[in-house]
Amino acid sequence: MDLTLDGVGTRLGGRWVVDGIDATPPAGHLTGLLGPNGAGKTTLLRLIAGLLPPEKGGVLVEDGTPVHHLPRKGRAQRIALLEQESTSTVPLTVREVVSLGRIPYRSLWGTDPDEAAVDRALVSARADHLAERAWSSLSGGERQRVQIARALAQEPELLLLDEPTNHLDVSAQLSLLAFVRDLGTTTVAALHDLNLAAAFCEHVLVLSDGHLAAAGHPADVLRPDLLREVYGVEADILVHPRTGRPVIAFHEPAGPS
Ligand SMILES: Nc1ncnc2c1ncn2[C@@H]1O[C@H](COP(=O)(O)OP(=O)(O)OP(=O)(O)O)[C@@H](O)[C@H]1O
Repeated sequence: MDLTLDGVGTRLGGRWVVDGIDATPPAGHLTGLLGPNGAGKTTLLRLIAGLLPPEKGGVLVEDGTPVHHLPRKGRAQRIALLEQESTSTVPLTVREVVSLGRIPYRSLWGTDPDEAAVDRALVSARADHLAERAWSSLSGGERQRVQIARALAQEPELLLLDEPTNHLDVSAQLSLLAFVRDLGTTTVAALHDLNLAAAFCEHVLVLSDGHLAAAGHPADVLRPDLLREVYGVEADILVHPRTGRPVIAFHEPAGPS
């Protein structure tokens, strides 16, 4: 799905927490949404999902339709948002949680035109072995995997992920991002791990205090001066010996001599 952020912004608590973002995440690719805590990443994902109306500018899809003008059911079929926190107490099995992703497709009689979608999503997210487990009994990492499966069951054209690697071990982080990168679906993922973003994203957007500080290919954007300016950290940028992607080597600032 083509996606354009056209000067989008909104206030929360009287403050512009997303303030005039212009960006075009490349269609069919993984875009990393970066920035320090409180920079506005979650708020921007909610604006892109059409869950929050913009107070200025807009989020345009395809031929320029504002996302919040899409009919609710169509929006739910085409855009999946995986939010950061998920409640742990619902008395559902994993399969039932993943089936929630199919609600936008159900007919008036509650039948799903593609019953196999849940199984495909469970397999893709490597959560099929958990299918009959109680949701409330899962670990944080297992829960994250199941939430990914729920988003995939929705078969969205635009996938929005808020810190999808949270709670995942390193192997699961790498396989999840490789999987999402190779989906061919326009995906925007808020990420805190800059090295994962550098390794897997085609494009990154760096937010700072609600503004867009930089956008582009990770190799062009993730430079020492940008990291100093936005995150207040010192780093050297190396080149990955196998992939040629940037590797960020953080270091402590020099102390007084
Ligand atoms: N409902 C709200 N009312 C007032 N302020 C809010 C509200 N929700 C978020 N904020 C503020 O908006 C700013 C941006 O929050 P947001 O959650 O979008 O940041 P973030 O970049 O996702 O942060 P993090 O990396 O910590 O998850 C923060 O300063 C936050 O405190």
